[in-house]
Amino acid sequence: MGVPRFTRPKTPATDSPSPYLYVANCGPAVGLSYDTIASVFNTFGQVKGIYAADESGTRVIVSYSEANSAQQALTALNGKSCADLGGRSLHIRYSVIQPNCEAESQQVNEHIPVSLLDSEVNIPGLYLVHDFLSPQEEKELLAAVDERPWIGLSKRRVQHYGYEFCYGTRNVDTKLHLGELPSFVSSVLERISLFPGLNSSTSILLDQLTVNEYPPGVGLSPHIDTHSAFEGLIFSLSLAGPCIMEFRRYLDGSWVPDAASSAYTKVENVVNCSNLVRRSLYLPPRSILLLSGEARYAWQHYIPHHKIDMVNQSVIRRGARRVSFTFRKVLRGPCQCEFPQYCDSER
Ligand SMILES: O=C(O)CCC(=O)C(=O)O
Ligand SMILES: [Fe+2]
Repeated sequence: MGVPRFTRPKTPATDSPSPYLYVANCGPAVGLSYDTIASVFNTFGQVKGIYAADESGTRVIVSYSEANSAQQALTALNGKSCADLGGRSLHIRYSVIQPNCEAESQQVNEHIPVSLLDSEVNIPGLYLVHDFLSPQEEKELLAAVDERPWIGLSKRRVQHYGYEFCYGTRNVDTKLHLGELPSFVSSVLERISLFPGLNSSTSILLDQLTVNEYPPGVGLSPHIDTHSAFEGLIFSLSLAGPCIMEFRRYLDGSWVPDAASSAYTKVENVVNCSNLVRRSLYLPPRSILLLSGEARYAWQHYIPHHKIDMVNQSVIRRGARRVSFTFRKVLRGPCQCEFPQYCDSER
């Protein structure tokens, strides 16, 4: 049986006691392992499980056997600095199981129209440039990474340059510099600095590269690249096979879409749940995607686990593999984004 889908309730903490707690400012992305969290919450009663509340790594669900234990933990820990959790103040509410419609839509298996152009996706800050590389350059980049050692994850292989990306914390260790980005990406970096839409004074100085190799049928789960880990521009170059990338954004209480903005006018047509918007974009080989602003900070991106994608009326096969080069700049200091509700950074 899968883990039930829990959500952050809209009502204040004291309403609707339940055995489930939604705990914010807590999780692997802020250096707290599930074992550490369990050891603290276990002092109030039997903890049945700790789950990620979302993809942020900073919010967890603590599931107790009894509501009474959850109530005691909430009273003792909410809003108070906890020495056993590195002095962090947790923000705790009772959690509720999501209504079916929302849980189903999270399984991201319904078909949504696939856009071919960034302008059709209509997400501020998202740009796609086709034919960013020639087929010869693509071949050379693939040959270069294939000469280097791959790290095997459960379903795909990766390489990290500049700084290692740690999947447990979804962050980088800034003290562990692996060296400059390799010379085989120098011409790509030069071309990125001329990226349309970036004004020439923007200093990019990308210093972290993750290469992902996806076999057919393997995708990537929904996430927002950790705000506290990377700066505001994320470039992803697609090589070898194509894929579709989907984007979704949760609009909670404070994020009612602007009726005057074209960005969210089709909410009701995209999914039945009014707090989730989804978009889909076709990424052909040799294209490059830029996520910036709202696209980088507020929208989750993911690649559905498909072997075949329906792009409008055509069937597109994923190919023997897709290799992506994701270029980012490691963040030093607090995140300055305008999307605090999606931000794990201490300000
Ligand atoms: O494969 C891609 O294009 C995206 C990779 C990605 O989102 C990531 O590494 O965070
Ligand atoms: Fe990402």
